[in-house]
Amino acid sequence: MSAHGDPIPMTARRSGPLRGAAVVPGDKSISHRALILGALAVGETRISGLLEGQDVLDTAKAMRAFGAEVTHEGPGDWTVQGVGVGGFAEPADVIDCGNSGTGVRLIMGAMATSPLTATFTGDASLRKRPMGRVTEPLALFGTRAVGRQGGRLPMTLIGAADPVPVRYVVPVPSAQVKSAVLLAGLNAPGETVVIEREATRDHTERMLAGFGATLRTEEVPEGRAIVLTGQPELVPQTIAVPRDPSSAAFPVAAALIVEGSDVLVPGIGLNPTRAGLFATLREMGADLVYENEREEGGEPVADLRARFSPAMAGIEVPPERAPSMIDEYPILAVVAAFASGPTMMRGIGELRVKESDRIAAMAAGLRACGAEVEEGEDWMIVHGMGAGGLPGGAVCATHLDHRIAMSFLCAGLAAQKPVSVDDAGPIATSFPIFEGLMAALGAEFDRGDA
Ligand SMILES: O=C(O)C1=C[C@@H](OP(=O)(O)O)[C@@H](O)[C@H](O)C1
Ligand SMILES: C=C(OP(=O)(O)O)C(=O)O
Repeated sequence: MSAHGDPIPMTARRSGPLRGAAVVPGDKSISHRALILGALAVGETRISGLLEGQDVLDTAKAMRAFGAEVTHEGPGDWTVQGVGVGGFAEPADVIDCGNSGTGVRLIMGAMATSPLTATFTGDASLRKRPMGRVTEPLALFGTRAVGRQGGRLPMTLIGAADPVPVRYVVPVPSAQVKSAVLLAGLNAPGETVVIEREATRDHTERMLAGFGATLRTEEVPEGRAIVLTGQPELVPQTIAVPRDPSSAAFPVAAALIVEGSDVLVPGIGLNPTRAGLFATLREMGADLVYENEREEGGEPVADLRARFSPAMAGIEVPPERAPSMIDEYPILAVVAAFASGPTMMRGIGELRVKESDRIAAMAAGLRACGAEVEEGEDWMIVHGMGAGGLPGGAVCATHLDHRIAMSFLCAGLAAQKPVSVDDAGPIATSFPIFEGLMAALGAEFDRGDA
């Protein structure tokens, strides 16, 4: 089933060269944060280039439910009239975050230190995902949470009326957990300290500083500490959201595996905590060039140029790189199937708790397409079959996971026989223009099974 309706089966066929420019939408992580921080500032935040995917639209709706005025001014252009730190109102109804782990976990953090109660739910995928990783640190502030067994949604949070600041070492590499604790720390007095052992995406820290919060980072024995001073008055901002590297990954990967392709993907955010896939692809021998490197809105940006790369070879992806490409392993697994030799991916246990168990979903689909895949609890090896070598000819289950759907549709563009997905509906959560954008490059997609 699609997130918001009947399943949409879709098929990709071996295509001629992909050519042209692929202008992908705004960054999903930054879009969520722009709405949430805008809601916590005093006055009007203006956002351009906001991702209008379902995940972000659900966060916009949630911010309205907590009392902020959120207005769609035109394509990508939004304004938020914030209510200030500690200014959230109690929502009158259940907050439905749809398919979005980022949305629900960050919003839980943002309300956790205000004296109000909110109940959260989501779609069948989100209701399977663990929320204890967020409610455990929030309990240290004094927040209470009651959910289904295993810390699953639906879940009610009773915000702390007299929050205390917290020192917390994040036990799993997770920007969502780090961000939830920082957002909760905003309305606690004194200094809240979040320590991460492995660096994860740092958009929350960068944007909090941009909104005028006082925070600093320090090296401590456990890792990198972020020290936030609570109860600031956040100053509204004008935010231009950079284009999403996690969406860019799909046209880039498709260009690398489809014979004769040459695709430009302009204006992509290349924050080092997000750009791990592109480094990995280059190590595999991809013809992937950064053009026109520049800085926009405090983030490094470049135009990516990807050309067909028939001589890519499998590598061992350094496990310490995982946080900077965590959402890109599904599409990397597809590229690996078209490289020569094995690609080893280790330290990727977090993939098992995303929108689907992404190790299992990729292994099952690639095997159905004729590739040899080995997997363990936190690793996967894809044995590549070289350019054009993947047989294809399968229908792959996407399990309400946009990245699984897009990955197998890209595989079908270069496989010998068509590749179908059982439901392309969830693609609308992060990359609503995927089908049209890829078709404009020359991708052959049809609605329905092969
Ligand atoms: O903070 C964020 O915006 C995100 C963090 C990551 O999740 P985890 O924090 O669970 O690793 C990532 O997978 C997700 O797509 C977006
Ligand atoms: C994991 C993802 O998102 P989220 O956790 O926000 O659902 C993703 O977009 O790949």
